[in-house]
Amino acid sequence: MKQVKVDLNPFYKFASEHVGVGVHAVDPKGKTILYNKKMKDIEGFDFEELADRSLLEMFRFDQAESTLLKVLQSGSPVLNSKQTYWNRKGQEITTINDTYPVFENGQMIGAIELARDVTTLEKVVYQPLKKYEEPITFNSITAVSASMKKVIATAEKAALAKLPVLLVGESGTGKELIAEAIHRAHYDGSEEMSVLFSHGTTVESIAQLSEEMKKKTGGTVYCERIDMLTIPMQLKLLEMVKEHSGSDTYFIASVGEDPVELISGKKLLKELYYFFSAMAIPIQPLRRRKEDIMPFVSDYFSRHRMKFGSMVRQVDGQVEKLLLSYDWPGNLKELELLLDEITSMLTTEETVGVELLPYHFKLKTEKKGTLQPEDFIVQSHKELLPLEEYLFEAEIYYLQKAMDLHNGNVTKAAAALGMSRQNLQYRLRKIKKNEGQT
Ligand SMILES: Nc1ncnc2c1ncn2[C@@H]1O[C@H](COP(=O)(O)OP(=O)(O)OP(=O)(O)O)[C@@H](O)[C@H]1O
Repeated sequence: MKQVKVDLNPFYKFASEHVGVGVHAVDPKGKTILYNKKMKDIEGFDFEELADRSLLEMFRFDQAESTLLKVLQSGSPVLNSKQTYWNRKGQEITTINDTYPVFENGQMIGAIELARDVTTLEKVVYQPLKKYEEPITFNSITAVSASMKKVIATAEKAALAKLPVLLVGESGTGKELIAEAIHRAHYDGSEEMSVLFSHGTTVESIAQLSEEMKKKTGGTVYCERIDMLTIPMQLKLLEMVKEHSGSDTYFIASVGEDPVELISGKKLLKELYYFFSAMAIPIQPLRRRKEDIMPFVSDYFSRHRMKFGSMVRQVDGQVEKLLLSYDWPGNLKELELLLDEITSMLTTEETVGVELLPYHFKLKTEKKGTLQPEDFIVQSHKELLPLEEYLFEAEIYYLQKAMDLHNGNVTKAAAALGMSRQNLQYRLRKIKKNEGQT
Protein backbone atom coordinates (compact mmCIF):
# COMPACT_ATOMS: atom_id res chain seq x y z
CA MET A 1 0.00 0.00 0.00
CA LYS A 2 1.32 3.41 -0.90
CA GLN A 3 1.91 5.63 2.10
CA VAL A 4 1.43 9.37 1.79
CA LYS A 5 3.76 11.42 3.94
CA VAL A 6 1.80 14.24 5.50
CA ASP A 7 3.45 17.40 6.77
CA LEU A 8 1.98 17.70 10.25
CA ASN A 9 3.30 21.19 10.95
CA PRO A 10 0.18 23.05 9.70
CA PHE A 11 -1.92 20.79 11.92
CA TYR A 12 0.24 21.42 14.98
CA LYS A 13 0.07 25.14 14.24
CA PHE A 14 -3.72 25.04 13.91
CA ALA A 15 -4.08 23.01 17.10
CA SER A 16 -1.82 25.38 19.03
CA GLU A 17 -3.89 28.38 17.95
CA HIS A 18 -7.28 26.79 18.70
CA VAL A 19 -6.62 24.73 21.78
CA GLY A 20 -8.21 25.96 25.03
CA VAL A 21 -4.94 25.74 26.96
CA GLY A 22 -2.37 28.54 27.07
CA VAL A 23 0.99 27.48 25.61
CA HIS A 24 4.25 29.38 26.17
CA ALA A 25 7.60 27.91 25.13
CA VAL A 26 11.07 29.41 25.54
CA ASP A 27 14.56 28.51 24.31
CA PRO A 28 17.38 27.79 26.80
CA LYS A 29 18.07 31.53 27.12
CA GLY A 30 14.51 32.29 28.12
CA LYS A 31 13.57 33.80 24.75
CA THR A 32 9.97 33.18 23.72
CA ILE A 33 9.60 30.91 20.71
CA LEU A 34 5.94 29.97 21.00
CA TYR A 35 3.05 31.93 22.52
CA ASN A 36 -0.41 30.81 21.47
CA LYS A 37 -3.68 32.72 21.26
CA LYS A 38 -5.09 31.35 24.53
CA MET A 39 -1.93 32.40 26.40
CA LYS A 40 -2.32 35.86 24.89
CA ASP A 41 -5.92 35.97 26.20
CA ILE A 42 -4.73 34.89 29.64
CA GLU A 43 -1.67 37.11 30.07
CA GLY A 44 -2.45 39.92 27.67
CA PHE A 45 0.95 40.05 25.96
CA ASP A 46 1.61 39.82 22.21
CA PHE A 47 4.16 37.41 20.78
CA GLU A 48 6.02 40.36 19.23
CA GLU A 49 6.39 42.00 22.64
CA LEU A 50 7.80 38.84 24.17
CA ALA A 51 9.92 37.71 21.26
CA ASP A 52 12.83 40.07 21.71
CA ARG A 53 12.90 40.32 25.49
CA SER A 54 14.04 37.94 28.11
CA LEU A 55 11.54 36.39 30.48
CA LEU A 56 13.25 38.00 33.40
CA GLU A 57 12.49 41.45 32.07
CA MET A 58 8.92 40.73 31.01
CA PHE A 59 7.74 39.08 34.17
CA ARG A 60 9.71 41.02 36.67
CA PHE A 61 6.58 42.84 37.76
CA ASP A 62 3.77 40.71 36.61
CA GLN A 63 4.50 37.55 38.48
CA ALA A 64 6.60 37.08 41.56
CA GLU A 65 8.66 34.59 39.66
CA SER A 66 8.49 32.82 36.35
CA THR A 67 8.00 29.06 36.53
CA LEU A 68 9.48 28.78 33.05
CA LEU A 69 12.74 30.28 34.32
CA LYS A 70 12.71 28.02 37.33
CA VAL A 71 12.27 24.96 35.11
CA LEU A 72 15.02 26.11 32.74
CA GLN A 73 17.34 26.41 35.71
CA SER A 74 16.41 23.15 37.45
CA GLY A 75 15.67 20.95 34.46
CA SER A 76 12.75 19.41 36.38
CA PRO A 77 9.03 19.89 35.69
CA VAL A 78 6.74 21.90 37.99
CA LEU A 79 3.24 20.47 37.86
CA ASN A 80 -0.21 21.64 39.00
CA SER A 81 0.99 25.01 40.16
CA LYS A 82 -1.96 27.32 40.85
CA GLN A 83 -1.35 31.04 40.37
CA THR A 84 -3.62 34.03 40.91
CA TYR A 85 -2.30 37.27 39.49
CA TRP A 86 -3.29 40.47 37.75
CA ASN A 87 -2.47 40.32 34.08
CA ARG A 88 -1.34 43.13 31.86
CA LYS A 89 -4.92 44.26 31.23
CA GLY A 90 -5.51 44.46 34.97
CA GLN A 91 -7.73 41.35 34.99
CA GLU A 92 -7.47 38.99 37.88
CA ILE A 93 -6.55 35.59 36.46
CA THR A 94 -6.22 32.18 38.05
CA THR A 95 -4.42 29.44 36.18
CA ILE A 96 -3.19 25.95 36.94
CA ASN A 97 0.12 25.44 35.18
CA ASP A 98 2.23 22.49 34.16
CA THR A 99 5.74 23.47 33.13
CA TYR A 100 8.18 20.99 31.59
CA PRO A 101 11.76 21.11 30.37
CA VAL A 102 12.02 19.96 26.75
CA PHE A 103 14.88 17.63 25.79
CA GLU A 104 16.18 16.48 22.43
CA ASN A 105 19.01 13.96 22.11
CA GLY A 106 19.63 14.29 25.83
CA GLN A 107 20.05 18.05 25.67
CA MET A 108 17.64 20.63 27.07
CA ILE A 109 16.39 22.75 24.18
CA GLY A 110 13.96 24.88 26.19
CA ALA A 111 10.89 24.73 28.41
CA ILE A 112 7.16 24.79 27.82
CA GLU A 113 4.31 25.97 30.03
CA LEU A 114 0.73 24.73 29.63
CA ALA A 115 -1.75 26.93 31.46
CA ARG A 116 -5.34 25.96 32.23
CA ASP A 117 -7.44 29.05 32.81
CA VAL A 118 -9.69 28.41 35.83
CA THR A 119 -10.65 32.05 36.44
CA THR A 120 -14.37 31.56 35.87
CA LEU A 121 -14.51 28.42 37.98
CA GLU A 122 -12.59 30.16 40.73
CA LYS A 123 -15.05 33.08 40.66
CA VAL A 124 -18.02 30.78 41.05
CA VAL A 125 -16.40 29.08 44.03
CA TYR A 126 -15.13 32.33 45.45
CA GLN A 127 -18.37 34.31 45.38
CA PRO A 128 -18.51 37.12 47.93
CA LEU A 129 -21.79 35.65 49.16
CA LYS A 130 -20.17 32.31 49.97
CA LYS A 131 -17.23 34.03 51.57
CA TYR A 132 -19.40 36.09 53.89
CA GLU A 133 -21.78 33.25 54.70
CA GLU A 134 -24.64 35.68 55.04
CA PRO A 135 -26.64 37.74 52.57
CA ILE A 136 -24.53 40.75 51.68
CA THR A 137 -25.99 44.09 52.60
CA PHE A 138 -24.47 47.55 52.65
CA ASN A 139 -23.44 46.78 56.25
CA SER A 140 -21.13 43.98 55.08
CA ILE A 141 -18.98 46.51 53.21
CA THR A 142 -16.05 48.19 54.94
CA ALA A 143 -16.43 51.91 54.24
CA VAL A 144 -14.45 54.21 56.53
CA SER A 145 -12.91 56.58 53.98
CA ALA A 146 -15.00 59.53 52.85
CA SER A 147 -14.91 58.27 49.26
CA MET A 148 -16.25 54.80 50.20
CA LYS A 149 -18.97 56.36 52.36
CA LYS A 150 -20.04 58.35 49.31
CA VAL A 151 -20.06 55.17 47.19
CA ILE A 152 -22.39 53.48 49.68
CA ALA A 153 -24.69 56.50 49.92
CA THR A 154 -24.98 56.71 46.11
CA ALA A 155 -25.48 52.95 45.77
CA GLU A 156 -28.28 53.10 48.35
CA LYS A 157 -29.99 55.83 46.34
CA ALA A 158 -29.62 53.80 43.13
CA ALA A 159 -31.14 50.76 44.85
CA LEU A 160 -34.08 52.84 46.01
CA ALA A 161 -34.71 54.36 42.58
CA LYS A 162 -33.95 51.02 40.87
CA LEU A 163 -31.87 52.79 38.25
CA PRO A 164 -29.32 50.87 36.16
CA VAL A 165 -25.90 51.31 37.76
CA LEU A 166 -22.41 51.46 36.30
CA LEU A 167 -19.70 50.68 38.86
CA VAL A 168 -16.34 52.09 37.78
CA GLY A 169 -13.20 50.82 39.47
CA GLU A 170 -10.06 48.73 39.20
CA SER A 171 -10.13 45.00 39.72
CA GLY A 172 -10.72 43.98 43.35
CA THR A 173 -12.18 47.29 44.53
CA GLY A 174 -15.42 45.62 45.59
CA LYS A 175 -17.68 46.26 42.58
CA GLU A 176 -19.33 42.86 42.73
CA LEU A 177 -19.85 43.19 46.47
CA ILE A 178 -21.59 46.53 45.98
CA ALA A 179 -23.69 45.08 43.14
CA GLU A 180 -24.70 42.27 45.50
CA ALA A 181 -25.67 44.76 48.22
CA ILE A 182 -27.77 46.76 45.74
CA HIS A 183 -29.42 43.52 44.61
CA ARG A 184 -30.15 42.52 48.24
CA ALA A 185 -31.83 45.85 48.81
CA HIS A 186 -34.55 44.61 46.41
CA TYR A 187 -34.83 40.90 46.91
CA ASP A 188 -34.97 38.65 49.93
CA GLY A 189 -32.43 35.91 50.56
CA SER A 190 -34.01 33.45 48.15
CA GLU A 191 -33.25 35.32 44.94
CA GLU A 192 -29.68 34.95 43.63
CA MET A 193 -28.11 37.70 41.54
CA SER A 194 -27.23 36.46 38.02
CA VAL A 195 -23.69 37.28 36.95
CA LEU A 196 -22.53 37.71 33.38
CA PHE A 197 -18.81 37.03 33.78
CA SER A 198 -16.36 38.95 31.64
CA HIS A 199 -14.28 35.84 31.29
CA GLY A 200 -15.47 32.93 29.16
CA THR A 201 -18.57 34.76 27.90
CA THR A 202 -19.74 34.30 24.31
CA VAL A 203 -22.46 35.94 22.20
CA GLU A 204 -24.42 32.69 22.62
CA SER A 205 -24.15 32.69 26.42
CA ILE A 206 -25.48 36.26 26.52
CA ALA A 207 -28.45 35.21 24.36
CA GLN A 208 -29.01 32.23 26.67
CA LEU A 209 -28.97 34.43 29.78
CA SER A 210 -31.44 36.79 28.12
CA GLU A 211 -33.82 33.87 27.50
CA GLU A 212 -33.43 32.68 31.11
CA MET A 213 -34.25 36.14 32.44
CA LYS A 214 -37.43 36.25 30.31
CA LYS A 215 -38.71 33.20 32.18
CA LYS A 216 -38.24 34.91 35.54
CA THR A 217 -40.20 37.71 37.06
CA GLY A 218 -37.71 40.30 38.13
CA GLY A 219 -34.15 39.44 39.08
CA THR A 220 -30.84 41.25 38.87
CA VAL A 221 -28.18 40.78 36.22
CA TYR A 222 -24.68 41.95 37.15
CA CYS A 223 -22.61 42.37 33.98
CA GLU A 224 -19.04 42.22 35.17
CA ARG A 225 -16.32 44.27 33.39
CA ILE A 226 -18.29 44.97 30.21
CA ASP A 227 -15.17 46.68 28.84
CA MET A 228 -13.56 43.24 28.66
CA LEU A 229 -16.28 41.92 26.34
CA THR A 230 -15.64 42.01 22.60
CA ILE A 231 -17.69 44.51 20.57
CA PRO A 232 -19.99 41.76 19.11
CA MET A 233 -20.64 40.63 22.72
CA GLN A 234 -21.35 44.21 23.78
CA LEU A 235 -23.79 44.55 20.86
CA LYS A 236 -25.56 41.39 22.02
CA LEU A 237 -25.68 42.74 25.57
CA LEU A 238 -27.12 46.01 24.28
CA GLU A 239 -29.78 44.03 22.46
CA MET A 240 -30.50 42.18 25.73
CA VAL A 241 -30.87 45.28 27.90
CA LYS A 242 -33.11 46.90 25.27
CA GLU A 243 -35.26 43.76 25.04
CA HIS A 244 -35.70 43.77 28.79
CA SER A 245 -36.42 47.47 29.13
CA GLY A 246 -39.78 47.93 30.76
CA SER A 247 -39.56 44.46 32.31
CA ASP A 248 -38.71 43.87 35.95
CA THR A 249 -35.13 42.79 35.26
CA TYR A 250 -32.64 45.05 36.97
CA PHE A 251 -29.21 45.64 35.39
CA ILE A 252 -25.93 46.57 37.05
CA ALA A 253 -22.63 46.68 35.14
CA SER A 254 -19.01 47.39 35.90
CA VAL A 255 -15.99 48.71 34.00
CA GLY A 256 -12.35 48.85 35.03
CA GLU A 257 -11.42 52.34 33.79
CA ASP A 258 -12.87 55.75 33.05
CA PRO A 259 -15.75 54.97 30.64
CA VAL A 260 -15.14 58.09 28.55
CA GLU A 261 -11.60 56.91 27.81
CA LEU A 262 -12.87 53.42 27.13
CA ILE A 263 -15.33 54.81 24.58
CA SER A 264 -12.67 56.91 22.86
CA GLY A 265 -10.36 53.89 22.82
CA LYS A 266 -13.18 51.90 21.13
CA LYS A 267 -13.29 49.41 23.99
CA LEU A 268 -16.80 50.30 25.13
CA LEU A 269 -19.94 50.90 23.08
CA LYS A 270 -21.28 54.38 23.62
CA GLU A 271 -24.89 53.14 23.57
CA LEU A 272 -24.16 50.57 26.27
CA TYR A 273 -22.56 53.26 28.40
CA TYR A 274 -25.62 55.49 27.97
CA PHE A 275 -27.88 52.70 29.20
CA PHE A 276 -25.92 52.23 32.42
CA SER A 277 -24.70 55.75 32.98
CA ALA A 278 -27.84 57.00 34.77
CA MET A 279 -25.95 56.16 37.95
CA ALA A 280 -22.19 55.89 37.41
CA ILE A 281 -20.42 55.19 40.70
CA PRO A 282 -16.63 55.60 40.73
CA ILE A 283 -14.81 53.47 43.33
CA GLN A 284 -11.33 54.65 44.24
CA PRO A 285 -8.44 52.18 44.20
CA LEU A 286 -7.31 51.19 47.68
CA ARG A 287 -4.01 53.11 47.37
CA ARG A 288 -6.08 56.35 47.30
CA ARG A 289 -8.13 55.46 50.36
CA LYS A 290 -5.67 53.82 52.68
CA GLU A 291 -7.91 54.66 55.65
CA ASP A 292 -9.92 51.57 54.63
CA ILE A 293 -6.98 49.15 54.99
CA MET A 294 -6.87 48.64 58.76
CA PRO A 295 -10.69 48.65 59.24
CA PHE A 296 -10.91 45.98 56.52
CA VAL A 297 -8.26 43.89 58.31
CA SER A 298 -10.20 44.26 61.53
CA ASP A 299 -13.53 43.31 59.86
CA TYR A 300 -11.83 40.34 58.22
CA PHE A 301 -10.43 39.14 61.56
CA SER A 302 -13.79 39.46 63.26
CA ARG A 303 -15.41 37.35 60.48
CA HIS A 304 -12.57 34.86 60.87
CA ARG A 305 -13.12 34.56 64.65
CA MET A 306 -16.83 33.95 64.12
CA LYS A 307 -16.40 31.48 61.28
CA PHE A 308 -13.42 29.48 62.55
CA GLY A 309 -13.38 30.25 66.25
CA SER A 310 -9.86 31.65 65.91
CA MET A 311 -8.30 34.15 68.35
CA VAL A 312 -6.88 36.57 65.81
CA ARG A 313 -7.59 40.24 66.60
CA GLN A 314 -4.91 42.48 65.16
CA VAL A 315 -1.58 42.94 63.40
CA ASP A 316 1.47 44.37 65.13
CA GLY A 317 2.91 47.82 64.40
CA GLN A 318 5.48 46.59 61.91
CA VAL A 319 2.92 44.66 59.86
CA GLU A 320 0.54 47.64 59.95
CA LYS A 321 3.31 49.84 58.56
CA LEU A 322 3.94 47.39 55.70
CA LEU A 323 0.23 47.08 54.91
CA LEU A 324 -0.09 50.85 54.78
CA SER A 325 3.05 51.41 52.72
CA TYR A 326 2.13 48.95 49.97
CA ASP A 327 0.10 50.20 47.01
CA TRP A 328 -2.21 47.19 46.50
CA PRO A 329 -2.48 46.95 42.69
CA GLY A 330 -5.05 44.16 43.21
CA ASN A 331 -6.93 46.29 45.75
CA LEU A 332 -9.06 44.69 48.51
CA LYS A 333 -9.09 41.37 46.71
CA GLU A 334 -5.30 41.25 46.99
CA LEU A 335 -5.46 42.23 50.67
CA GLU A 336 -8.12 39.61 51.27
CA LEU A 337 -6.01 36.91 49.57
CA LEU A 338 -3.07 37.91 51.76
CA LEU A 339 -5.24 37.67 54.89
CA ASP A 340 -6.50 34.26 53.69
CA GLU A 341 -2.89 33.14 53.46
CA ILE A 342 -1.93 34.55 56.86
CA THR A 343 -4.91 33.15 58.70
CA SER A 344 -4.37 29.70 57.19
CA MET A 345 -1.09 29.59 59.18
CA LEU A 346 -2.62 30.67 62.49
CA THR A 347 -3.00 28.48 65.52
CA THR A 348 -3.73 30.42 68.70
CA GLU A 349 -2.14 33.79 67.87
CA GLU A 350 -4.06 36.98 68.69
CA THR A 351 -1.57 39.25 66.96
CA VAL A 352 -0.07 38.82 63.51
CA GLY A 353 3.62 39.72 63.36
CA VAL A 354 6.01 39.88 60.38
CA GLU A 355 7.01 36.24 60.88
CA LEU A 356 3.50 35.27 59.72
CA LEU A 357 3.74 37.27 56.50
CA PRO A 358 4.18 35.17 53.36
CA TYR A 359 7.58 35.44 51.69
CA HIS A 360 6.18 36.95 48.45
CA PHE A 361 4.62 39.83 50.40
CA LYS A 362 7.87 40.52 52.26
CA LEU A 363 9.66 40.64 48.89
CA LYS A 364 7.12 43.06 47.45
CA THR A 365 7.36 45.43 50.41
CA GLU A 366 11.17 45.46 50.61
CA LYS A 367 12.38 49.03 50.22
CA LYS A 368 14.25 49.66 47.01
CA GLY A 369 14.55 53.46 47.18
CA THR A 370 14.76 55.86 44.26
CA LEU A 371 18.03 55.98 42.43
CA GLN A 372 19.90 59.21 41.77
CA PRO A 373 22.11 60.02 38.71
CA GLU A 374 25.27 59.24 40.69
CA ASP A 375 24.00 55.72 41.24
CA PHE A 376 24.61 55.03 37.56
CA ILE A 377 28.29 55.90 37.78
CA VAL A 378 30.33 52.81 38.48
CA GLN A 379 32.44 53.42 41.57
CA SER A 380 35.12 50.98 42.46
CA HIS A 381 34.18 50.85 46.12
CA LYS A 382 30.62 49.93 45.29
CA GLU A 383 29.37 46.50 44.52
CA LEU A 384 28.40 46.04 40.87
CA LEU A 385 24.74 45.48 40.12
CA PRO A 386 23.72 42.63 37.83
CA LEU A 387 23.46 44.04 34.28
CA GLU A 388 19.69 43.39 34.02
CA GLU A 389 19.09 45.34 37.21
CA TYR A 390 21.40 48.19 36.21
CA LEU A 391 19.76 48.57 32.77
CA PHE A 392 16.34 48.44 34.32
CA GLU A 393 17.09 51.15 36.90
CA ALA A 394 18.66 53.25 34.14
CA GLU A 395 15.51 52.83 32.04
CA ILE A 396 13.30 54.04 34.89
CA TYR A 397 15.53 57.05 35.43
CA TYR A 398 15.69 57.94 31.72
CA LEU A 399 11.97 57.54 31.05
CA GLN A 400 11.04 59.58 34.10
CA LYS A 401 13.40 62.34 32.97
CA ALA A 402 11.87 62.28 29.48
CA MET A 403 8.37 62.53 30.95
CA ASP A 404 9.40 65.45 33.19
CA LEU A 405 10.95 67.29 30.23
CA HIS A 406 7.70 66.93 28.31
CA ASN A 407 5.45 67.84 31.23
CA GLY A 408 3.99 64.37 31.45
CA ASN A 409 2.87 64.32 27.81
CA VAL A 410 3.26 60.67 26.74
CA THR A 411 2.94 61.33 22.99
CA LYS A 412 5.68 63.96 23.00
CA ALA A 413 7.99 61.99 25.29
CA ALA A 414 7.51 58.87 23.13
CA ALA A 415 8.39 60.84 19.97
CA ALA A 416 11.53 62.20 21.66
CA LEU A 417 12.54 58.71 22.74
CA GLY A 418 11.89 57.29 19.28
CA MET A 419 9.33 54.76 20.40
CA SER A 420 5.60 54.26 19.96
CA ARG A 421 3.18 55.80 22.44
CA GLN A 422 1.92 52.33 23.34
CA ASN A 423 5.42 51.08 24.06
CA LEU A 424 6.18 54.02 26.35
CA GLN A 425 2.82 53.69 28.07
CA TYR A 426 3.50 50.01 28.71
CA ARG A 427 6.94 50.74 30.20
CA LEU A 428 5.52 53.53 32.39
CA ARG A 429 2.81 51.22 33.66
CA LYS A 430 5.51 48.73 34.60
CA ILE A 431 7.38 51.41 36.53
CA LYS A 432 4.21 52.52 38.30
CA LYS A 433 3.53 48.96 39.31
CA ASN A 434 7.08 48.61 40.57
CA GLU A 435 6.78 51.78 42.61
CA GLY A 436 3.64 50.33 44.13
CA GLN A 437 5.73 47.45 45.34
CA THR A 438 8.51 49.42 47.02
N1 LIG B 1 -15.20 47.58 50.90
C1 LIG B 1 -15.13 46.25 51.05
N2 LIG B 1 -15.54 45.70 52.19
C2 LIG B 1 -15.44 44.38 52.39
N3 LIG B 1 -14.96 43.53 51.49
C3 LIG B 1 -14.53 44.00 50.32
C4 LIG B 1 -14.61 45.39 50.04
N4 LIG B 1 -14.13 45.59 48.81
C5 LIG B 1 -13.78 44.38 48.34
N5 LIG B 1 -14.01 43.43 49.25
C6 LIG B 1 -13.72 41.99 49.09
O1 LIG B 1 -12.71 41.90 48.12
C7 LIG B 1 -13.00 40.86 47.20
C8 LIG B 1 -13.01 41.41 45.79
O2 LIG B 1 -14.12 42.22 45.62
P1 LIG B 1 -15.01 42.16 44.30
O3 LIG B 1 -14.98 40.79 43.69
O4 LIG B 1 -16.32 42.74 44.62
O5 LIG B 1 -14.13 43.13 43.38
P2 LIG B 1 -14.45 43.64 41.89
O6 LIG B 1 -14.20 45.10 41.90
O7 LIG B 1 -15.78 43.15 41.47
O8 LIG B 1 -13.31 42.91 41.07
P3 LIG B 1 -13.28 42.54 39.48
O9 LIG B 1 -13.24 43.82 38.70
O10 LIG B 1 -11.99 41.79 39.38
O11 LIG B 1 -14.48 41.70 39.19
C9 LIG B 1 -14.33 40.26 47.55
O12 LIG B 1 -14.11 38.98 48.11
C10 LIG B 1 -14.92 41.19 48.59
O13 LIG B 1 -15.46 40.45 49.60
